[in-house]
Amino acid sequence: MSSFDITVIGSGPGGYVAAIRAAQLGFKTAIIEKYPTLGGTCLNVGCIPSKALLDSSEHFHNAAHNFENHGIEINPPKANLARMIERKQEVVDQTTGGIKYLMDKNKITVFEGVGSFESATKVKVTKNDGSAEVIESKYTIIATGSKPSSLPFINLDKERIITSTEALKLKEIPKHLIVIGGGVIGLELGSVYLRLGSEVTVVEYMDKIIPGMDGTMSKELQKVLKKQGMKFQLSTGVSAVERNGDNVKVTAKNKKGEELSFEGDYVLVSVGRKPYTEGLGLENAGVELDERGRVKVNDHLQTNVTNIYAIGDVVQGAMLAHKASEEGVLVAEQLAGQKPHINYNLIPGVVYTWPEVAGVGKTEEELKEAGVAIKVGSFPMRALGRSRASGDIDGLVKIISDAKTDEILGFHMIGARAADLIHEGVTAMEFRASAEDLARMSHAHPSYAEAVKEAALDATEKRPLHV
Ligand SMILES: NC(=O)c1ccc[n+]([C@@H]2O[C@H](COP(=O)([O-])OP(=O)(O)OC[C@H]3O[C@@H](n4cnc5c(N)ncnc54)[C@H](O)[C@@H]3O)[C@@H](O)[C@H]2O)c1
Repeated sequence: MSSFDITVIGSGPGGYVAAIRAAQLGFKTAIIEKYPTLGGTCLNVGCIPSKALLDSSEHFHNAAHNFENHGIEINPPKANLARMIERKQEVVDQTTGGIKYLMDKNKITVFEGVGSFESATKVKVTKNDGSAEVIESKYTIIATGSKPSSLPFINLDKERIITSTEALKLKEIPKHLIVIGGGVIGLELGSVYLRLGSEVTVVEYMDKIIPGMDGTMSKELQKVLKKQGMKFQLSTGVSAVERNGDNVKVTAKNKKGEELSFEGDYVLVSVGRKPYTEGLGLENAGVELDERGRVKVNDHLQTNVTNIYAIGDVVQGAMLAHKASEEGVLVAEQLAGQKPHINYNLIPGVVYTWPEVAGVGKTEEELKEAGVAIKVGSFPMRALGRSRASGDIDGLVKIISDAKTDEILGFHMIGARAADLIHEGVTAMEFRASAEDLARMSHAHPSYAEAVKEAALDATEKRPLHV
């Protein structure tokens, strides 16, 4: 029987990063993955392929709508969805191949098959052909991630009534895509098809889209997406989804109790994801789940079984790839006797619509609810020369600081390249900067980042320079 110091189950951004860090620290490390390619949901059917399609559809949208204004005249462009999907797969293949390379480079043993506990120290790997092998491991890290959740009355046929996985490989551009759930997945994949010419209707249960983010961001994003043609039905809960041949019908009820119905040719169900623990044999090791089906862990990400840890989407907290990676590093370093720390308050969240939305720290709603006295500063992207030059004038930066100390407590933005610019906020907050600190730092001109300096000036002393 082969034996290891650390075995990781699942090779997503949580699992593969945990394995690399463990190997770097000198542990004899194995990773078990049930699919033939490494990388988990994020690399295969999540973050990476969705960004590839978002980028392709954005190019198409710009060619169709914005080139002319820049003085570029072309015949009406044609979207070749098959090529977009093929290119997406090339990106995925390169990226997952890169993880295989990293496993080899770090001398991590990769097992292909389903990992399940036989006991707290023995894990069985069952291959696709049914053959099995048991390995012994001093420590095991569960990194099995999550899978799309649905609503009890929905029959996901994966052809017309689909999840994000199928939305990444459609054979045609929908005429009318109905999106259930105005969260991250619904708006990102809804944007892909909106830009390619689909009619897109988002039905959202709450009274705002991206409900977890700062309220100003959800309002602004809704305004911009509406301008792009996306339709929204907020405060509306879906009660039935039917398929009739190539057509689908979604029935829903709004807050006033009125019944509404939407007809289209595809329905994307994007109402969240749930932890994936099936077939793991947790009962054989005695690992407990919490009331929401997540693997229960303490502050050290240790389960109730002392040599078994769990990270990423399968435990509590934001279902984000980078959060999972940080947790993978933390567990490996702890096992090596180090004292790592994760600042969960500073894990940025990003929505890859155009413009992008990003946030870190607390939202204005959270701070008000907690009774914290705050100052709020903001600055519109349209006031920047850089934005006017590129034509990306939508959006704003919003900085929230403590009314007394001026420490930045929340940093939110919607605008061009927000996914990258958000890290100015992450860095500032990690070093507990004040809004004035940011306001007094030189920001290159012309750049989108100038909106950060201006929003900080607005937060700290209500004296932005360019509005
Ligand atoms: N860019 C990113 O970081 C990124 C991208 C994709 C997914 N993810 C993560 O994946 C997870 C899943 O994404 P998601 O978009 O499916 O979930 P989500 O939680 O972001 O959004 C789900 C939405 O569905 C709504 N909803 C729930 N039940 C409903 C009903 N019956 N009718 C209408 N609306 C309903 C919710 O109110 C919510 O707004 C999230 O945790 C997300 O953070 C992140």
